[in-house]
Amino acid sequence: MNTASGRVAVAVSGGRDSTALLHATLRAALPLGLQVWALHVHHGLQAEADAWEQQVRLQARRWGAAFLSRRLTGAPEAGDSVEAWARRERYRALADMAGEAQCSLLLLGHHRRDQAETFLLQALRGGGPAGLAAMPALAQRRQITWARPWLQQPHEAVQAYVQRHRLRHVEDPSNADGRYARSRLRQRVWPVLNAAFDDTEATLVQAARHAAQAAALAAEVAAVDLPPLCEDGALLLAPWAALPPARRRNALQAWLTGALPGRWPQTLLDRLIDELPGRRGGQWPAPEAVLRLYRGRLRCVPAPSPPVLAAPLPALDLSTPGFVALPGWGGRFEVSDSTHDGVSPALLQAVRVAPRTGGERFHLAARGLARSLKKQYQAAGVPAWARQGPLLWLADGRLLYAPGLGVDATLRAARGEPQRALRWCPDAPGPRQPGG
Ligand SMILES: Nc1ncnc2c1ncn2[C@@H]1O[C@H](COP(=O)(O)OP(=O)(O)OP(=O)(O)O)[C@@H](O)[C@H]1O
Repeated sequence: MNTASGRVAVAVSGGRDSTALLHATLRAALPLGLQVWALHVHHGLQAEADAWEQQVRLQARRWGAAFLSRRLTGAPEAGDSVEAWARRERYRALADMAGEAQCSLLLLGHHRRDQAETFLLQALRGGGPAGLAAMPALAQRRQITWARPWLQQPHEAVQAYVQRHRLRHVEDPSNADGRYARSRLRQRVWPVLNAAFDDTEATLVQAARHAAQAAALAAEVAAVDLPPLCEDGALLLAPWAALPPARRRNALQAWLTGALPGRWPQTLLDRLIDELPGRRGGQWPAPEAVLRLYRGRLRCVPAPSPPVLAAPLPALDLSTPGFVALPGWGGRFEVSDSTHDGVSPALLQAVRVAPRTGGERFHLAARGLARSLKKQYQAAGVPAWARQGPLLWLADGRLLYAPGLGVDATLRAARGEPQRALRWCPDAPGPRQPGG
């Protein structure tokens, strides 16, 4: 393990397992001249939390470990469970503290029963191989090696260690709180399982190992299958559909994970698997985005925000280079200097914004006829998602600009005259959330 800095960190809640792990780590590390850091997170959720922090601080000092602690601030957002929020923020705080203590190795006190419980909880949530793989013994994240050295140890072994060394530890009352799924499993299900089956813990952990192998294999296959199926971020449907069924599903799952900004439901994958084959066009709603199929390419584009048109927009001045945001439309216009196919700044001093209502006419070529916007979009091969955005009109009622097509050909400035280029830029979807 990586102890190049001569320092090892242990995440210590003050509970039985992590107290034992701190004790055992100190016994192994101090004779080797390694410095041990006890890192504690104060969740700020329970009345006893101050006392737990104090207990870990004093114990660490007595045993010869350096100590750091962080108090979490903030609260779960709507739709986020307290457990999920606390876990995410705890790992973030632990990573920050490990960085501060210059420890590249961080030990966690999970043991074999924790692993078996995680497997069961994932199964009860309908998890796939990645979830059922439960917790890795070693993981590299944020330049830290996260290690669970006791993942193969039965909890009785940890209990025996605590008794042998008469270690003082805290009892977290939430471990017995029936509102939490893990507590219910531990209190009500585990005793029954153990009474009915032999070696429950070891068997479930073995199943988690099979799942980890399956998840790793799926990731390796996707890494080979996906690159030839992608062009400019789009999934090419014909070669995708030619894959055998399991690889097809696996590749689509990997593409969705890379393309969508956040978590997405399995029902989306099921629906696409049913509906994509044989289709040339179509669209499917996804979280914060829309999946659009046009001419055999599947793309992920930001979900268009509905225009807020309650109050008519005043005339816009787009005559000077820069950006003009239209928040109600989910995007902005970019105005830049141009040498050809642009618009005279004089025409851009007072333009009006409006949605498509149907029946608009547009010139693709200066000498061509005005044809319906819909026909021009089709003629120019503009996919449906690139047509989203506002139209720009001149005060005299002529259509000036259409997203995806640009400026009407009869309204373009002559070469050599001062002119501006216009471009509609939809907002990007929100930042990606880490999956779990
Ligand atoms: N508040 C915390 N501060 C630091 N590390 C923590 C904290 N909570 C959990 N951990 C780390 O995550 C591991 C697993 O957490 P879990 O919630 O299962 O344990 P616990 O019941 O709080 O305590 P323990 O595992 O010490 O008995 C702990 O063994 C410990 O390494």
